[in-house]
Amino acid sequence: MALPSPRTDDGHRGLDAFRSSPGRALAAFDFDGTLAPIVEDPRTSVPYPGIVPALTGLAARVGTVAVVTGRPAETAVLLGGLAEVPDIVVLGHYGAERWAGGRLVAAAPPPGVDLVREQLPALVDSAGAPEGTWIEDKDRSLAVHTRRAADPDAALELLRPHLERLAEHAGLVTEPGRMVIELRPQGVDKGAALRSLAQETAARSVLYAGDDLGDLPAFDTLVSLREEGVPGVTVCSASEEVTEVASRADLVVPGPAGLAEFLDELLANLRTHPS
Ligand SMILES: O=P(O)(O)OC[C@H]1O[C@H](O[C@H]2O[C@H](CO)[C@@H](O)[C@H](O)[C@H]2O)[C@H](O)[C@@H](O)[C@@H]1O
Repeated sequence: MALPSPRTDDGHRGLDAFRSSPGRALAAFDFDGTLAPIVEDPRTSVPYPGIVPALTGLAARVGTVAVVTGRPAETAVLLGGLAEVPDIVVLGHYGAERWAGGRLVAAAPPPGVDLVREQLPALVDSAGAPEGTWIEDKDRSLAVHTRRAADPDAALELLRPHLERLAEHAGLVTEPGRMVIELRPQGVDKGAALRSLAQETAARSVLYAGDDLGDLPAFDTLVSLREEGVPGVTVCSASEEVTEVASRADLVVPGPAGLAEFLDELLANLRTHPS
């Protein structure tokens, strides 16, 4: 496979800048659906074969390699085996947590999370959630999953207004995703997380890969950075479940397997001696 070509001029420029000067670049990746294939039970997610070696290869050549995820940072590190990747930065909970070098930095969750923890199970029952509906408690947020229900989309639609009301009551926001609605603290998103990491690392180019609606703020940030003179490329790990992300990306690869191939090609095409 040759290195795929972005379908936009801006994406082309972004990928060229990344390849030409990898030592000053930032490569950031979503976890579920991008590095790790979607599975029914989130506790069993693992990166697609070849992804962690590819991240390790990138870490040796690229300024900063990061994961920006809705998961708790330590969960992504454990499930992903990410501690193996030298100097990787993992921003968890949409940027509310930061894991680097084995150390986690996180602010205390707002009190609304406890209220949701207390009220959510009864709310889900009384709303008539079908069998298979499952609550994931992520400590500083809670997510209601319907992937294991007979009709996951119908279950989400049934629950959505109830979850929105509870989130508002608790001073939280809802974050829709692939067969999941999360109730989480406001004030952070992957866009703000990506921007502050790009600033902190003085990135001269940025690559961001994601698959879900929660990744779109990071795509928006990358577009803003381009307008501010920092070239970049957005990559979609495509699925049939979410089509909006592909329509907004410079480059589309077929899921985590496609991303693994892309990263191998990218590594083979990085300029060795930046000019
Ligand atoms: O930001 P991400 O790294 O993409 O995390 C987003 C959510 O991912 C997880 O849920 C998704 O993946 C599960 C495992 O493949 C799948 O079963 C579920 O249907 C997907 O929505 C995770 O469980 C959530 O907490 C994250 O917010």
